[in-house]
Amino acid sequence: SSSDLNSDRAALLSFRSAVGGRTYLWNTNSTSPCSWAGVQCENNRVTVIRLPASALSGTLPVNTFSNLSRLRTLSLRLNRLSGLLPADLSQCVELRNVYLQGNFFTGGVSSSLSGLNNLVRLNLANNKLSGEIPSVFNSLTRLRTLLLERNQFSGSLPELKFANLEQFNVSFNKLNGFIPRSLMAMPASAFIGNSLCGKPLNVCPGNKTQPAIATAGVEIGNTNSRKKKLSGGAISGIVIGSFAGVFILLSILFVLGRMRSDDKTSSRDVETVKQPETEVFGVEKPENGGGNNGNSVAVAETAAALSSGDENWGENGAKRKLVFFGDYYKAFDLDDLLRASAEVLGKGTFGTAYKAVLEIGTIVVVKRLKDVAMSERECKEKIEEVGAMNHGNLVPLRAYYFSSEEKLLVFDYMPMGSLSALLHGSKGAGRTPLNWEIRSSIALGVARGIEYLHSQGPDFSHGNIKSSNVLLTKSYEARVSDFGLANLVGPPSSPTRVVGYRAPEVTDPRRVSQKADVYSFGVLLLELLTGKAPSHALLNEEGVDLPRWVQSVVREEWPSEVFDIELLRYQTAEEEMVQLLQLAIDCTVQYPDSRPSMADISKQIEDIRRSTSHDKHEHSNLANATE
Ligand SMILES: Nc1ncnc2c1ncn2[C@@H]1O[C@H](COP(=O)(O)OP(=O)(O)OP(=O)(O)O)[C@@H](O)[C@H]1O
Repeated sequence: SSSDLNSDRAALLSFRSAVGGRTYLWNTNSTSPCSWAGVQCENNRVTVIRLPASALSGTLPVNTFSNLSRLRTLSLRLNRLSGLLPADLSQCVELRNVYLQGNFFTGGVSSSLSGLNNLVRLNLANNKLSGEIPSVFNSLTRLRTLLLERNQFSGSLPELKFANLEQFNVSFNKLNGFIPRSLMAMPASAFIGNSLCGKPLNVCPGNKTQPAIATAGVEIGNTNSRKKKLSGGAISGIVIGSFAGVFILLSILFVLGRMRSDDKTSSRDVETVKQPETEVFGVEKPENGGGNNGNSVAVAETAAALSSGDENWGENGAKRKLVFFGDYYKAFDLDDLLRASAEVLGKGTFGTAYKAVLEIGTIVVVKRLKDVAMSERECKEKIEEVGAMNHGNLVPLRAYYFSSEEKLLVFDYMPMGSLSALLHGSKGAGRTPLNWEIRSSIALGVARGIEYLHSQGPDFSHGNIKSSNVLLTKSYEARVSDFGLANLVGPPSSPTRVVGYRAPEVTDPRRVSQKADVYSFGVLLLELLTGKAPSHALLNEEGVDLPRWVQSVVREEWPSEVFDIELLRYQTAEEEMVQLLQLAIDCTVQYPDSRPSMADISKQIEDIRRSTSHDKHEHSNLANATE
């Protein structure tokens, strides 16, 4: 009835006057709030309030939510809201999705949440909420997402029994004690940053599943657990054990230190170095080569093949030389390359990649192609084609070497390594998260690089777009690598590696198309936005790929759940992220013909970046004006 809608409208107006922000856009002359930005109605009742990153601040008003009795989704994430969660939220019994992460809410949660038995997704991460995690959650039987990380919850974790829980995180709170049985299947990352113990974290001292007593008499169980006194024997055992432990640790550090000082190069930029090692690229022959492992012999064999005269003569009898492209002519010669110290960067679809440090100090990457499946003439033509590609977002091919035994490609070395390593490598200490500005400029750079490849003709495509083929310069500019190689070699030895990026219509990985590149680019865009690798074990276990996972979340409700947690701090970029997410979804649609072209995509990304930087400017002006 209209009186219900009027009471919804009155509630929204009191909400607006309490928290301000972008709600100034609401045209309060309009009698129906259903057309207001971020408000949706069904059957003339307000069902959705979605004002993420809308500069809302202050405290949510009391006696407002009780009037919005049909509310199903409340998304106020990434604002500056503070104070207690309103208790009358518990009267919105139809609420299914509550996204309040990234605010400054304080106090406990139980009174606001009790009775919300229809809740499916609850995200309260990154607030200042405190108190115990209440067992009221146990009555929320439909809950599938419960994210409470980065708050100040304390006490022990209650035994939470959810039948449908898919996402759970209480990391970085002040919780202590053991992890209850019902939550043991969750990943360790869901619990870190607390004083919790037990599976999946370290075993609790004493008892694995019961509140336990930690070493040195620190109580880590719930408050009911009793302290135990340690006997004299136990104490001396601990002391002796600790000394032995310290001694062993020091010995290991000493040995590691010695090993390190023997190393001539560092492997810090490298993502998939399975056997970090240094060797002279091409000088030593197998019989007197230093290393006994497979890689060093392989490199020494290459050296032998390259430097022994006979094999260096081609079909036409001319001595084999490095063939250079463009400005790199005569920058160094084959001998320099053979004398360079080299390190295995990784084995890819087309062969092994080495980082080679030349005596003159230049660093290059040498790719040793395997399984080249075509004639010399054809192969050289293809390589020359790759060398002729000239675009700021492609890794330039500088030179190549061709003989019947060896096919080497020499590329510029990209010091920041691959996007894949930066996004997914060694999370945690010491790793700088990629900020949003860098991520969106990488998206644009990659799009421009692929657009350039596609502009060479309808048959030109990359065929293997993925984050390990996006390399970064010192200033984090994106360069696409491995282009033009797909047709050069036989079928990939490990086709599963590209599965997460492969368009559904591609059954033979060698049959590439521009629209399949667009699909792979869409997956890469999703990877930048979600921080999830397309081959992520969790996604695969459920038999769901990244595009389908994102689509299912977005279809169900607004995409708050999909963004990488490391991006939550970039509130002003929210619009840009959502628009890029939409673009990624367009790129990964099932039917190739419905996907946009790479030229369209670059243009769209440019527009999105331009409009949001304009928005940011306006927004900060407005904020200054209203403050
Ligand atoms: N020019 C380069 N600069 C720095 N690192 C590079 C360069 N080229 C390749 N790498 C790194 O070397 C490793 C092996 O690369 P390679 O291209 O051979 O295989 P891949 O990208 O892992 O797989 P695929 O061959 O299927 O694309 C990867 O970690 C890649 O990031």
